[in-house]
Amino acid sequence: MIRYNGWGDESVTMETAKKGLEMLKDVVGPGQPGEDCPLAKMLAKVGPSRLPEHSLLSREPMDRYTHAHGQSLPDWIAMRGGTLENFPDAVAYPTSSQEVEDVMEFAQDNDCLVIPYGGGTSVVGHLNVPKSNRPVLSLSLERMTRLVDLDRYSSLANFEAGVRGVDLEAQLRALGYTLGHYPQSFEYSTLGGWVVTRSSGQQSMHFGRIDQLFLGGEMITPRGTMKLPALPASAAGPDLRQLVLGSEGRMGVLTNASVKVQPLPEMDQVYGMVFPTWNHGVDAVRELASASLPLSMMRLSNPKETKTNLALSGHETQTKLLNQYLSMRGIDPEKACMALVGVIGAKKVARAGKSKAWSIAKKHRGVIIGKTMGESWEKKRFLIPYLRNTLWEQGYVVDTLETAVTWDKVTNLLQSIDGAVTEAMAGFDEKIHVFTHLSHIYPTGSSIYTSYVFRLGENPAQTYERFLALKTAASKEIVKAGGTITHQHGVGVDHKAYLPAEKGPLGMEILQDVVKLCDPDQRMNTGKLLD
Ligand SMILES: Cc1cc2nc3c(=O)[nH]c(=O)nc-3n(C[C@H](O)[C@H](O)[C@H](O)COP(=O)(O)OP(=O)(O)OC[C@H]3O[C@@H](n4cnc5c(N)ncnc54)[C@H](O)[C@@H]3O)c2cc1C
Repeated sequence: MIRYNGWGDESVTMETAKKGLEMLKDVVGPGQPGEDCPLAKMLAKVGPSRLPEHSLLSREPMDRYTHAHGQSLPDWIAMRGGTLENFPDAVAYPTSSQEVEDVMEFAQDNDCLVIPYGGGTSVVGHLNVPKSNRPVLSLSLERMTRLVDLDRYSSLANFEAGVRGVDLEAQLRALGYTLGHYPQSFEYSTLGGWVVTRSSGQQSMHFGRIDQLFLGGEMITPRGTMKLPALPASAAGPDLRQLVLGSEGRMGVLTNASVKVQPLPEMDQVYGMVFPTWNHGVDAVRELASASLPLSMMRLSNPKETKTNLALSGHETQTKLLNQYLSMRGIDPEKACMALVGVIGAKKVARAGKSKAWSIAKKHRGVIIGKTMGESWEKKRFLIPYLRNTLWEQGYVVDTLETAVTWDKVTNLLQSIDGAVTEAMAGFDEKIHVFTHLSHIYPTGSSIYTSYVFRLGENPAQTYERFLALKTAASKEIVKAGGTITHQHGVGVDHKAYLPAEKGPLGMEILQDVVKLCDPDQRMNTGKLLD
């Protein structure tokens, strides 16, 4: 059973280590637990539906509540505080492309707004229900989860778009294949959601982002169906797949997608290494990214994140031993930067690549600490989001933000984001704990992934005010530095105001015209991505 006001399955919890909590208490002060709105009270807010009955629709309050939000911080504040105001009038559960067409026809006949719904893991307000005179219909893809075809000869799999990551991977693995797309929301997010938000999996260095994995599919728009043939490459003018990628439900509903798959790798391991300073770490991962090695991922934590991760791990004795060992190797644990490096591929190639990678790391004074850290990360990689529930209950808010820039700007931007959110919080006479890692590392630059923890406000409005101040301050820094407003989470509503700075006036007009052309009645997920 999924939590009605948090992340993940109700039966799963992730405890906060004592040391981690002490650290937070020291940095931001004792948590201020708030009061959660009970489910019954929330459901009582869901008013009568404005839509007629239909065999593919549910008008039940619980369905309408669960489809009224995603997982952004404003969503959490509204769920926990009971301030969610708008709910879809019904939720449609089509089981085939034909039924999606039937639902779209119903939407047209009843002049309703349609919000396609994948796994509900959006963190930028993609699923917010607008206050509207028109009825709102959430179109859930949760019953469209089949592997339609696996073409081993062409390394291509076609799935219905509502398949969740975990089920997609299970279906492929049973046949000896993998897509290798592992966003941290993997257990709940869907293939369709990935494509239309341009998501990035943790091992994208080897498997590629979803933009590189998506080869074709079918999108049902209010103007008709767009079929995108799965082609390995094409020079036939601008690539329409690039319009569907990142369309965020504004053009139509992606009903199925063909993706590039590959046989399961012989070797897939993650190792830990530690660098004496941030600059050593950056020099190492930058060089590694350009070395054409069989690496699946690299993740470089700054000193604050390194210390935070060790404190939250709860392994106090091992951490002490590690710090002693690092000191012996001339590394000051206060300045140490932990990196995780994944090695992947056919055994012979991966081992040779590993040896080359280690020699590059050592050249930059990296100390290889073996597989334990990597194995622990692998075990917990999809559990970490559960910490958000636990910390909230202790009175702390955890949120993240992300961008990508070219190498010349990475370190400066990382620091200015940290400074901007710290200053914004100081405006409320409150402290914030900010820590960062580089998560997707390219020869030309890197994504920057910043997490922050601060105390819940006295009421939902105060917590939201804090969020908005932080988000605005960080987004302005990103725009000022010429970074992308989002490397992986998409635009939704939280990043919408910053999109024109990246696309320019003509670019925005082109996007607006495409959306208008596919959706002349402004039905599809209006208010998200762009106005
Ligand atoms: C704990 C956590 C960890 C995360 N980690 C990552 C990460 O590592 N990498 C990353 O990239 N993102 C991450 N995200 C963000 C999120 O998981 C991604 O944006 C994901 O791609 C959303 O997929 P979804 O199926 O949940 O889509 P939803 O949240 O349901 O929808 C997102 C948007 O896509 C549209 N949509 C969904 N399905 C369709 C469809 N079939 N046709 C048309 N439109 C559709 C919706 O209308 C909406 O606009 C994380 C989120 C959480 C909560």
